[in-house]
Amino acid sequence: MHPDAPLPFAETLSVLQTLVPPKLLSPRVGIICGSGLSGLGGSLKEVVLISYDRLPGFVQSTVPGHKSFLAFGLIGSVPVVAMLGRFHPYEGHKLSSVVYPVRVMAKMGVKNIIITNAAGALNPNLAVGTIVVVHDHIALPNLTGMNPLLGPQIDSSYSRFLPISDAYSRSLRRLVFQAAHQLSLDREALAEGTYAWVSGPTYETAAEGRFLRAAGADVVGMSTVPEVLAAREEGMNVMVLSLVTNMVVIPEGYKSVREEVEAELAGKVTEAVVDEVVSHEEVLTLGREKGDLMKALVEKVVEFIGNGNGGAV
Ligand SMILES: O=P(O)(O)O[C@@H]1C[C@H](O)[C@@H](CO)O1
Ligand SMILES: Nc1nc2[nH]cnc2c(=O)[nH]1
Repeated sequence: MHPDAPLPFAETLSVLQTLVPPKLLSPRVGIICGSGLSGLGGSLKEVVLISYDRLPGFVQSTVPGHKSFLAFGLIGSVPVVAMLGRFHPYEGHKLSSVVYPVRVMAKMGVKNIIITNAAGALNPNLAVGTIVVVHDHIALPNLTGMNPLLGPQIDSSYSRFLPISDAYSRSLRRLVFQAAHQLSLDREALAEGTYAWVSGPTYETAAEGRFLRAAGADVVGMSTVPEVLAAREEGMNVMVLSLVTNMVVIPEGYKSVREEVEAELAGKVTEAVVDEVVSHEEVLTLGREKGDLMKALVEKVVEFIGNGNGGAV
């Protein structure tokens, strides 16, 4: 059993069986929608929306830009299940709750999961609006004892020591670039990169931004990695798409306040320094602006998976 167990899988699955038509009950692909990206739910055919409060084991999403619905439906002819709103540890949710929906998806037979998020860019070559196909991560919380796989194993069929150097499926990543080609996207629309997971809810200081960049991260966010770990533990193929919603504030150099004051005292005219900050509103606005692009990519990848392309099952 896992920490804080028992996990109510049987109850959750039994509720789903009563609410979801048989045709949609064995989804091929799981999707998690990041901040401002839940619009995907609107394009599912034959959609059935289930409020999280009807599902044992599910908590509520409390963050603006996240709904609290599990959506079942079809993309083309492929049955999918999508979380319209995810859970973050900074909301006060336990890690076991954050990843519970991923485990439920696995119990329903999902083998491929597409996880989206909104993220800040650390790499100055990334532009706001770019979608980063994540190929690796840096998770300081994992390295310092905040890992959803900590604790007794769910059962002996799970690996105790899970390797995650291959967490981000190469075949699924290939599908995204093939999808971008079919959608005639500009080359700049997509990039590849490493996602840094931080707990949030504070955004980064400039020094933290420099630190994460120096460590090799391209984007930073407050979600996703716990879900990736659970999905890998459940044996799923994982794909992660990060929408760059803002540049992390990393000024070129520190403008000394002492020098500014000394210059003023010497009668020199100084340039006013305005400290920049990030806001969640900015994140959501970008999510709305680029939501259709993210949706188009995800739909195309699902279509490819449905056709058995790319080596993903
Ligand atoms: O759920 P995601 O990772 O898309 O949300 C990001 C990270 C924080 O939850 C929030 C900060 O603006 O957006
Ligand atoms: N940590 C973090 N998460 C984000 N989510 C969206 N933008 C950001 C950001 O700049 N930093």
